[in-house]
Amino acid sequence: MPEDASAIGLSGSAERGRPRLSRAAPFVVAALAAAALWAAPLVLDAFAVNVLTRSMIYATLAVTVDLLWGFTGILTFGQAAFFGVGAYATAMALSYLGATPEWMAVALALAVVAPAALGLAVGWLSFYHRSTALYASVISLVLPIVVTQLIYSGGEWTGSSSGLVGFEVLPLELEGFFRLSAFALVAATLAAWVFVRSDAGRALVAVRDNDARCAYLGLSPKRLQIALTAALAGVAGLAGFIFANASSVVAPENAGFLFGTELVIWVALGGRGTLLGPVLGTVAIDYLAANLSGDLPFLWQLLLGATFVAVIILLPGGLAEIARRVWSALPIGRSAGFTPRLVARSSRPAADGAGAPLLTIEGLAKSYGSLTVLENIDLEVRAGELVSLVGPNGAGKTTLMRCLSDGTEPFKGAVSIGGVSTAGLTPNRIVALGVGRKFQVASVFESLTVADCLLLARASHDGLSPIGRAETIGLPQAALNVLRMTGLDRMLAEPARLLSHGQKQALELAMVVALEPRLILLDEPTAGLTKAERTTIGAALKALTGELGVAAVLVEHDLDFVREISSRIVVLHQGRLALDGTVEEVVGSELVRTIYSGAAHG
Ligand SMILES: Nc1ncnc2c1ncn2[C@@H]1O[C@H](COP(=O)(O)OP(=O)(O)OP(=O)(O)O)[C@@H](O)[C@H]1O
Repeated sequence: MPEDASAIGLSGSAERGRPRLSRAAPFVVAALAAAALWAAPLVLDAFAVNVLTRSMIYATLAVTVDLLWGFTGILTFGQAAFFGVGAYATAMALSYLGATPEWMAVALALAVVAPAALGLAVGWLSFYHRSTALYASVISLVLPIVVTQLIYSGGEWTGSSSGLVGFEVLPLELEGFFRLSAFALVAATLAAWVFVRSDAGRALVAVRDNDARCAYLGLSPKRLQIALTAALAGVAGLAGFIFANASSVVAPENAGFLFGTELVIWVALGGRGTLLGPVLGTVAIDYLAANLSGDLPFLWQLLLGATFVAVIILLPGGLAEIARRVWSALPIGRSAGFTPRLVARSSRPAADGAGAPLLTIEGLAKSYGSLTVLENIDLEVRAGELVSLVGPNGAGKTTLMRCLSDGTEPFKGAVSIGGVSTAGLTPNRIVALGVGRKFQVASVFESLTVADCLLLARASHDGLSPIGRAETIGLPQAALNVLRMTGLDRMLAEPARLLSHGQKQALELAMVVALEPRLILLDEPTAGLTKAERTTIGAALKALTGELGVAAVLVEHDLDFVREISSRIVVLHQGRLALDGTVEEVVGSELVRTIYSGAAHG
């Protein structure tokens, strides 16, 4: 939390005074939906009650798919497998142990814990360091196939291809199961709604947008993805528990690849990333399928396929797009989103262990196959120093920055920050050592607002609430200065994708400074900026190093800029440190002149 929350109140709430959707609204809507669903069996016939019970269980699953795919960008076909594991755990426990209240509790626990444990393993396999989103999707494709094969191979334990049937279930009537399914759906949707609108919900979108930037803000996207996979596998298992009880039959198709794909289609048709879209889409399609598939068994599939193609082409946002357009046309729908205020927080001094080098590089060498990019680099940077790294294109400057900020990058030699070796440390763990990195191409979260990008930048210090939104974001004065100098403090509600190139560069710099790093690595922070913007960034960097004692390594081509702000200049040429000296020594040297005139060889 900000230590000095009252110091200044840079207001980002440009929308202050405009109507804001009441925080109680989702709870009121959920209560109304629950009441309506409670009463629904009184007017629906038995067929509708039966089918809608199943549809609502599937819709609960669709919510989990939407959280993974719509919000976090993980396209998954695997939720069916977790659902199947939950359903089978329930059916097997009830078949072989009995349905007394104690065994029912055991069945419920197994139905949640078994898929969650499997989800943990699958999440770990899918999101290990350096895995890609495609890899995770392929694993999620394979998972239902593996689970289905295990069911087939289970003999009489799993009922093989016939499944399990006739086991004792919860003592509820048709209406009771309808209400239980409705309660689970409303509760899951409400919990998901609260979560995605919370501060922690911003992290899901941040991972989807730019997981590398998350890691370089000290967050662990992999841990978040694994935790989410495990938690939502548990929810899918819970849906499986209700399904097994409500239908008193489980079959291999309940865990199958086809069902996993159907879930993805329902979410896409409903509108991924909207929660309500997938819920309504799933209920509508499953209910229609139950009504039409008997009379039109083949035509129904064709109709569904044609609708899917039409929606993808005409309504990329799914059916929820229509609701969104209607909603935003209403006065209440135009209410602005919430934007936290910026406040100053007193920073801890960055300079510690004065005199000892903060960054030490010894004998660093790096090759890509037969191409040697860096050779025998030795360098020390102390607190308060601003060391500029110059050299022609391809000299290896960005590669060196990568080696400094990612200990899992394969290279020879040693790098230590404040005396701690970075060998084997992932970027987020190097951030925890006090290192902030700004990339050559501005790396921000395009779908988030300026305020939310800054909120994420503070997450490793201040945490993120999973249920609400912080009223304020406490930033160190240096970060506030960057925002104020570039006018970003008046654009907090603006989505980052709408910012100009220079504003994105400044936002990324403010995010990195918000980490309160001891060492800041900056790769061409002024590339493509106007003269005025360059001056602003230069002043901010000088204040950071000169006043706060932050150490900085700056990669830069603009020698005038370098001359103005550096305390030392290091020249990298063909992968070697060619020169290391004061500004006067280096700028006046013959070597620099020849390198920059392109005359140096060998
Ligand atoms: N992932 C990679 N695989 C293979 N070669 C690479 C890779 N990354 C960089 N290189 C090569 O390493 C050399 C150094 O690249 P690097 O980007 O570090 O140079 P630089 O000094 O930062 O250049 P610039 O000023 O243009 O950004 C170049 O020859 C480049 O082609």
